[in-house]
Amino acid sequence: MKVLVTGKGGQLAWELDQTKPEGVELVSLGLDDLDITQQAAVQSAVNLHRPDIVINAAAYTAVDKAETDHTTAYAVNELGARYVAQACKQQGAYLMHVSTDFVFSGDKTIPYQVDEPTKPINVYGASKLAGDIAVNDELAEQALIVRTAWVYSVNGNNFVKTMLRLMADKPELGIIYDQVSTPTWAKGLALWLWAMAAKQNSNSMIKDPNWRGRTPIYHWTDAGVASWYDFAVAIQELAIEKGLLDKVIPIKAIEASAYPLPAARPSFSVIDKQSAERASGLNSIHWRQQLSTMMDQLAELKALSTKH
Ligand SMILES: NC(=O)C1=CN([C@@H]2O[C@H](COP(=O)(O)OP(=O)(O)OC[C@H]3O[C@@H](n4cnc5c(N)ncnc54)[C@H](OP(=O)(O)O)[C@@H]3O)[C@@H](O)[C@H]2O)C=CC1
Ligand SMILES: Cc1cn([C@H]2C[C@H](O)[C@@H](COP(=O)(O)OP(=O)(O)O[C@H]3O[C@@H](C)C(=O)[C@@H](O)[C@H]3O)O2)c(=O)[nH]c1=O
Repeated sequence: MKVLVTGKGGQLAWELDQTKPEGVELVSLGLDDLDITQQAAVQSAVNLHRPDIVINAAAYTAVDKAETDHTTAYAVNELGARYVAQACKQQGAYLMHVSTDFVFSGDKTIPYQVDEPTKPINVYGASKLAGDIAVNDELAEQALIVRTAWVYSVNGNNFVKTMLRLMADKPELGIIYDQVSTPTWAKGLALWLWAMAAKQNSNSMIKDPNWRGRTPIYHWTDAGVASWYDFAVAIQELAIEKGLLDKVIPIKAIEASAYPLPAARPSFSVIDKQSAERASGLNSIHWRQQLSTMMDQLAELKALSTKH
């Protein structure tokens, strides 16, 4: 099976590379190799590599910047997704497209189901939703969309690394407690994508009749629920335990209104993973356990860098 991944250099693309199963020929292309906003370049890359499956892990993920850089956010997240989908259509490749919990408004208090109405409250979420619609328009059942949330990895920028930096530098932190979702280690999502790719390649993907004629949507995060505050507290506890931090600082639970940012974020965006677990045969692992394993990786990297 030959798989082409866009967005090399990003968190998910890196974990896809790290977890590549045996027998997969992987072509991973970064922004310098393939800018997905360039229609002809996307078409030529797909024609050149002739992948069985394309995983679109490229995205504009700067949530606050998107509020004032609407044009680039839509160019990458909507048009880019459409161009990738069109190239897949022409080549006969299957597309796995990655989307976000931020397509939801956050008005609920129980997990969002895959077919619930969307209502993004920021530009990033709206541009990602526009990309999901484009994928469905172009490819229908020749694609899947997986929504995830609060992604982190040892490679790339994310909340875990921001917290470790701030916890080392600041005397105390105020972290929002009234935004709730599920932190997700990009490695777990990569493994889910590989499991689904194997099913697609062996024609053993479960076809849910509810999605006939449409692109099926799955939700995948780690298990459990947390606020950013809970997440930060866990990061500090585990960092002390693993020698990534040497002092504890006070962490105050604050309301989102006390931490104004350009983009609004959903106050609740836990997503229901049941259909993704059934379809893949994988069970999600609790976010704190995943965080602990990821931080073991960070500790190993730190040990290596201090040795050299
Ligand atoms: N990070 C998160 O918390 C979440 C992410 N997601 C979704 O998961 C997917 C993967 O996200 P993640 O790995 O975290 O994101 P990253 O921001 O880590 O990676 C995205 C990559 O896409 C690249 N990119 C940006 N513009 C283009 C372009 N025009 N053409 C090609 N590549 C481009 C970026 O390059 P550069 O850095 O140079 O701009 C970056 O390397 C995305 O679809 C995202 O929307 C969903 C929920 C949560
Ligand atoms: C640094 C800091 C942040 N925060 C809050 C602000 C914000 O609501 C929250 C997380 O901030 P970030 O900017 O890291 O995360 P954010 O960019 O909002 O993360 C989102 O990214 C996109 C790509 C997604 O798709 C989402 O699922 C989600 O992961 O933490 C504090 O409360 N205190 C602090 O000191």
